[in-house]
Amino acid sequence: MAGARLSLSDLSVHLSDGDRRFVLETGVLEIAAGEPVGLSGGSGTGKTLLLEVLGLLRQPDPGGRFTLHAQGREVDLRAEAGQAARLRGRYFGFVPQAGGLLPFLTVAENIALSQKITDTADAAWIGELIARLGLAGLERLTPSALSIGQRQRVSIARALAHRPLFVIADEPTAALDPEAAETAMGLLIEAAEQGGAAVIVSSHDLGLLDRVARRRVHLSLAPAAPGTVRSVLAARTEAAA
Ligand SMILES: Nc1ncnc2c1ncn2[C@@H]1O[C@H](COP(=O)(O)OP(=O)(O)OP(=O)(O)O)[C@@H](O)[C@H]1O
Repeated sequence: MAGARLSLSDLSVHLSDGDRRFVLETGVLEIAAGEPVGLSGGSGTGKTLLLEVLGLLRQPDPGGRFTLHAQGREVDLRAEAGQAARLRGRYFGFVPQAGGLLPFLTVAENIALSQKITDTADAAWIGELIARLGLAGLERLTPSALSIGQRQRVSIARALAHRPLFVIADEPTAALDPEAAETAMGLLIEAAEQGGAAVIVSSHDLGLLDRVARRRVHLSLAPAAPGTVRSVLAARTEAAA
């Protein structure tokens, strides 16, 4: 959708469990619908945490700016935190690491689920996703009859079925072999672009991220007070790894 975007400025998330403190700082980040963005960072730098904030699954600390521009309207996500569940269902799709499919539903039913929940039935778009993601012929099977790669492609179709503006994918190819990972990641980006959605995708495979996403942002640890781990988001630099 033209002009739709998610804008963050100086958000932070503080976690603490007594002895340990962790702080995530976003700086400025803008994600426009239709744009693929890769997210990298070492283990424990807060990739999942950041994706939870971006997907409106977790409230950042007070302060900073966090806005969603959609359908010609700007929503201040700080001021309208109570709207998060509704906005999430309508504008966001999620591809979890292990697929997250419902085992008692068929492939077709799993894919149609997000349309059903958001009351946006569109059989033609589901048909197109099934064809694009190479799932034709598998529609009536349940997830247990599929390979892990096939399940992940169903999960991608399900995340896109209700035509979200933003697709959040947390290491969606971690369980796949390198060839299947390359295929699934390419299909995720391609199908999302076709549907006009932004994809924010994390992975430890930097080569793969850079092959599929035009832009990569990176979380890296920064100096902090003793006892605190501080992770800061920045545009990718050559030294990032
Ligand atoms: N209650 C807490 N108190 C302090 N630190 C915490 C708490 N809960 C989680 N953390 C830390 O928050 C950080 C963020 O974890 P997160 O899962 O987002 O990282 P990640 O980059 O996705 O890691 P991975 O690549 O290993 O999946 C971790 O370093 C974790 O140890």
